[in-house]
Amino acid sequence: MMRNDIQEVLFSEQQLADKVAELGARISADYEDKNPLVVSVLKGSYVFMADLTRKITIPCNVDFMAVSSYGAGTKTTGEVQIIKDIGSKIDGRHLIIVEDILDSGVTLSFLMKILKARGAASIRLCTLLSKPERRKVDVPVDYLGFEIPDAFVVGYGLDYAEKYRNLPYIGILKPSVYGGE
Ligand SMILES: O=P(O)(O)OC[C@H]1O[C@H](OP(=O)(O)OP(=O)(O)O)[C@H](O)[C@@H]1O
Ligand code: HPA
Ligand SMILES: [Mg+2]
Repeated sequence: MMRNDIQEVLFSEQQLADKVAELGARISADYEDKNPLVVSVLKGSYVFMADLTRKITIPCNVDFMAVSSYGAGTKTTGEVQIIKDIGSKIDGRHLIIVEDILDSGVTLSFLMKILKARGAASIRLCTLLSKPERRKVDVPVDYLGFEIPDAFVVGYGLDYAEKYRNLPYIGILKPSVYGGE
């Protein structure tokens, strides 16, 4: 059973739903009349994106990018691969980048750099989780769900080796699962 691989539940379904509603309300108030382009960074943010956009009550567009840098490990490889780019023209648009987690910052600093170069009117970042102790590159966050300790977490879209994304809560993975202490 997948639950046996979880050391501790950090955020329950209800806690996640409450936080997502709060973030959606803030974004809706900040972007009235701006028709933002909400960009999900796949795969990790797919669950958060689906819930968050349904709590945004103003007109917006959605698009998707897929990037990967963790492979099957628990530490960044430092190399961000673009698997799929967004299809929309972003020139003059107000972008909101939606991420599941900001860990070392390598993925988001890379993404912000390439998206800024394409002439967006503004870019803000919304991340459900942030692990400040792990940061290698500083990335400013505009909408943050929760700060978490330095532990590898899974569920609500987050994976270890492509597993656990479908858990409805967020939990700390037992280190024994990935050969840790
Ligand atoms: O701040 P960082 O250290 O760069 O880590 C954060 C990134 O790592 C994970 O993606 P991953 O490469 O595992 O791809 P995935 O979303 O498909 O799981 C996560 O979804 C973030 O995009
Ligand atoms: O703690 C994490 N869990 C899953 N994916 C991740 N990508 C960066 N950090 C994490
Ligand atoms: Mg991953």
